[in-house]
Amino acid sequence: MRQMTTPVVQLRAITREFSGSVAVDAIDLTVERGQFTALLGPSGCGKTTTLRMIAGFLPPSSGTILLDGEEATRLPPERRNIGMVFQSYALFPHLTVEKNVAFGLRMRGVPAAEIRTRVGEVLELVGLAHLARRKPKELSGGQQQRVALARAVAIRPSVLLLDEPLSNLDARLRVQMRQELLRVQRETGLTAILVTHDQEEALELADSMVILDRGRIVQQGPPREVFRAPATRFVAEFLGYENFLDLPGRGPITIRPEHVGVLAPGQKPPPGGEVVEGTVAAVRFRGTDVAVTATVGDRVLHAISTDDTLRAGEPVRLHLPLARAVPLAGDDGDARPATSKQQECPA
Ligand SMILES: Nc1ncnc2c1ncn2[C@@H]1O[C@H](COP(=O)(O)OP(=O)(O)OP(=O)(O)O)[C@@H](O)[C@H]1O
Repeated sequence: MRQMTTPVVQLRAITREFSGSVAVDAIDLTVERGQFTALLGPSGCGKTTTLRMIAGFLPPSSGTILLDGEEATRLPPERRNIGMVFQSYALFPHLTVEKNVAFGLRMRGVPAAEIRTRVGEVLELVGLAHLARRKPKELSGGQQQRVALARAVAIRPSVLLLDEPLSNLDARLRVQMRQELLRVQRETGLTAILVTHDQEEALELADSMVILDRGRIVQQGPPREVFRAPATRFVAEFLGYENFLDLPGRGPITIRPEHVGVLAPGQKPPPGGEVVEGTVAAVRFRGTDVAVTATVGDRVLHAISTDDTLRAGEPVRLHLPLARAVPLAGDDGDARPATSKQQECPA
């Protein structure tokens, strides 16, 4: 039987206002031990503000924060057992790698011999043992971020807070470092909360993805679940869905371009779907396939096809398989679509 443990982080109706405007609006969030949670959303949706409140850098305007089951709403950062990694690395430039990593342990009064062992272990963990005597400026961006990660992990925090940690790295390194981050989190069994605006990063790393819009959680769940069934148009657009339409008897739906079929002239459509007729507006060659934009009445639909004989201005028939249509709830500012974790209070 699975053992019940206390969640590492619990936010209850956490709100933060800045001179009258609400940055974080009554968020409820539970993060279980060992879980990798990603807070995802567009710029200004309240991700960093939420993380700073968990870290204790910013007091909430109202609401409660529990860490390891204990009330921590007003606890100063140094009394929270939290490790942080920032986009800017925030290393001490005058200290060597090993001294940077040892810093938090010294502050906590860990004995010198144990510091040496633990610094050695975490540098090994992030693959930097051979660079222990270097200064940060003698390291690449990726290496500096590993030092920052080692420093945060060394204190054995209850929760590791990661604020856009990979954003400063170039695209290729960012993808490599994602795997590195995941490996370190899995090997240490640490609970992690990642703030990102990069949906791919969240999909790849998170056990639980929390999507924020204007300070509220609009959807939460395992990445596969959220990606396959975005609850609202906002979430769908954020995750790259492009086709939004009303189907007779079904209401608003979305469907991914790769699921829209482009029918060849005279081709009988597969069963179970709607066929719409329109005009090709644009065709973008992408190597193995083409991205087709078509106008259908006053709508624009997007499809992916392997037929690269399609040309702008030609008529086209598109097949929308109903099995792939994702029903959407409205984006009404006050409507809170059901999430897998959120509980509605009885009226
Ligand atoms: N110290 C502050 N004073 C006033 N307003 C603030 C402050 N910090 C954040 N805000 C506002 O609160 C809102 C949420 O900001 P926050 O930084 O949490 O968003 P974010 O989702 O992390 O955005 P980004 O991805 O751009 O970092 C924004 O409208 C921002 O302007």
